[in-house]
Amino acid sequence: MKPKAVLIGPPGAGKSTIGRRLAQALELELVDTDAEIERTTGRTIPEIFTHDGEPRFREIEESVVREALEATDGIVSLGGGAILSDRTRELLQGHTVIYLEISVAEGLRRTGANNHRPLLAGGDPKVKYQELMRRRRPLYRRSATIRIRTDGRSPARVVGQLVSKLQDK
Ligand SMILES: Nc1ncnc2c1ncn2[C@@H]1O[C@H](COP(=O)(O)OP(=O)(O)O)[C@@H](O)[C@H]1O
Ligand SMILES: O=C(O)C1=C[C@@H](OP(=O)(O)O)[C@@H](O)[C@H](O)C1
Ligand SMILES: [Mg+2]
Repeated sequence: MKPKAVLIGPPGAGKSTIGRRLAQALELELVDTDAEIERTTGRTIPEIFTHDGEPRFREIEESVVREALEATDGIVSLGGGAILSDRTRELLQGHTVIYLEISVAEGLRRTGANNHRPLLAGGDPKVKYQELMRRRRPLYRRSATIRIRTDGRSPARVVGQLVSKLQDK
């Protein structure tokens, strides 16, 4: 099995939201790897970060992503940092990978209202988000086969555009 598409991009880009709505529109299953990590470990992501640290979270994430890519022909939404793994980037080759692009300002607005993302917690969120993008932007770009801007576009509009891009595939 192979997913119809895999969604990547930074926190707040809409991977979970667009993933759910795109899967509905195409009548496919959604696998959100963050939800899958929480389901299989029985713990929340902040708990894993706090008690075991980021490196352990990344190990769990790597194996959950590997399994998700094998186990579904639906839509897979990754966590924002999944592409930091060399092995995950290798596994993504040959897949339809959609990079949901977002500006720093809009990414901060969309993630600002909650503290569910341990990587953005503590310190100045803007500096953290900029730093994160500096490191990751080249990795998102390299892994993507489709890119779509999401600033100022409603989820419905983003999904509409993705449905038509995927039809050409
Ligand atoms: N295109 C969009 N326009 C406006 N708000 C959005 C859009 N996509 C997502 N959001 C909102 O941004 C927040 C983060 O979205 P989420 O799907 O959790 O992002 P991600 O999984 O990429 O971190 C949510 O509150 C969601 O409703
Ligand atoms: O960017 C990151 O490193 C992370 C993003 C989160 O997912 P979202 O991108 O869906 O917020 C989640 O996987 C974890 O908190 C780490
Ligand atoms: Mg998400």
